[in-house]
Amino acid sequence: CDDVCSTEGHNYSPMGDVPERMELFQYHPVKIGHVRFVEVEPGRYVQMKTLAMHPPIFEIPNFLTHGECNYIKRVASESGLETSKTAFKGSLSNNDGHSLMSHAHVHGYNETFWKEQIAPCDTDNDFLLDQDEALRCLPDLRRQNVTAAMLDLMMGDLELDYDSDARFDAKEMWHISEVPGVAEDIRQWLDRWRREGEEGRMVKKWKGRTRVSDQTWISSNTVNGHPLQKIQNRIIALTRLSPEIVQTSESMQVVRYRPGGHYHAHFDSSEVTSDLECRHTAITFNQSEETPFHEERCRYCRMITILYYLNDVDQGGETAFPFADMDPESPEYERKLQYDYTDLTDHCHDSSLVVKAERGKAIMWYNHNLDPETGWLGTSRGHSLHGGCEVIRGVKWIANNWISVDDVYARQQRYMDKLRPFLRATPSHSNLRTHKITETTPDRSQSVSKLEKNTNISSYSSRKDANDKQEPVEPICTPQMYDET
Ligand SMILES: O=C(O)CCC(=O)C(=O)O
Ligand SMILES: [Fe+2]
Repeated sequence: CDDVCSTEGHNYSPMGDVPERMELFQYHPVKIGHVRFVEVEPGRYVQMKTLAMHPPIFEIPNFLTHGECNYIKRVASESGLETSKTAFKGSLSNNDGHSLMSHAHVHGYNETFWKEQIAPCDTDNDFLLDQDEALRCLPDLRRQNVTAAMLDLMMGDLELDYDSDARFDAKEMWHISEVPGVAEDIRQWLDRWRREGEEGRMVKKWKGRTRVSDQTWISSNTVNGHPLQKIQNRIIALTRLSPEIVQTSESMQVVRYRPGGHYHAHFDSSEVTSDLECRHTAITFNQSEETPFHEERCRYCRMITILYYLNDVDQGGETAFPFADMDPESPEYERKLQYDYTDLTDHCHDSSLVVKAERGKAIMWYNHNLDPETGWLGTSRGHSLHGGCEVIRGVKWIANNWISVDDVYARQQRYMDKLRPFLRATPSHSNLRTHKITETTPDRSQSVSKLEKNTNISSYSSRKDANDKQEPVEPICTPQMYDET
């Protein structure tokens, strides 16, 4: 086997010979509007409301305090956020948007351009222009008082730096100087800069790009009582999973979108298949010089997504689930297949569930079913397709925690055995058997914005009707679903 993530040569039995079997848990959503109060710290309850049944999506206002939101944004900013290089929509084998761009932008370029127009600005003769050198060749920008630092930011925002080396090569200079439309983008960028300063900076919309955002990963250090550890304890209590599963999941991802930023609809977790291994367990064991880690040959095994909104967004930036609760047999579903429903710059508000970004709120959903036979991670939930709508005004900050579980039980177990010595002790109140959950009848508060276009599920009350027709709900996920009140 020469790839970390191909499974050839690995022979795991789905159920190893284990002394005590780990268990997974999923809340039953019960019905839309159903509310639970979950004790996430001694005496501190959060409200968890069902927003959708398929997949189960829950909304938890004030899961994070304002201080925690600020803390996460600060740590992420200090660690430095990187611009997303997620693929272009519709690109064929292209995993890297930049390479696609480079084909587009070279069209029309010719070699004399460098010699005649750019080489004179290349004072150190390295065939690359830094920002000061580039400004020498861009008299229009100089006249508008663009500084080297501004040009640096602009080249990131407008995606003028295709190879992300923070320097301009000949083709990049050609693109800036000659390609129709770029001058207009630059003009708009400067307008915005002058009006709104750095926060309002314009990000090129690249509608065709799957994701326009900056992100980074942050993790807690070992100091007890670290803010991220407190949040992790709350996740343990909220998800009712073992502390070990939560602690061995990915660290927190922090994402910032500027105006124009978005993340077209996608799945956070991959289809379960025996051809590829889960990234999180594969990376821990199989990597060596002979078996390099091939990201693209792994799959994501993320049972749960917990997404936190770290600020209120002035306009736009909702999280949309185009197919939540939609009946695949319905005409609305059929209609949705006729257009590019993944494009959340154009079709955000055609989605059947749209969640507003509100500081401190978390939403949690299940990307997979539990296998009815084994109770372990099962098939992926097709309705969990989702994404971030375009930010129209303001900046949107979110963070993600993904709870990773390998569908091959023995592989998850081996992974946790390896990491166990590094795990911290968690307070007993995080333990799923001791914390309290109370349930109430559905309320009718309006935290979900329901959308009218192209769907007859047009309001919260018509959702209620849909609810009323549902079969009486039995707990089907795990036996301990309703064992507390
Ligand atoms: O920004 C959002 O609302 C969604 C983000 C998302 O889906 C992700 O980061 O995977
Ligand atoms: Fe996502």
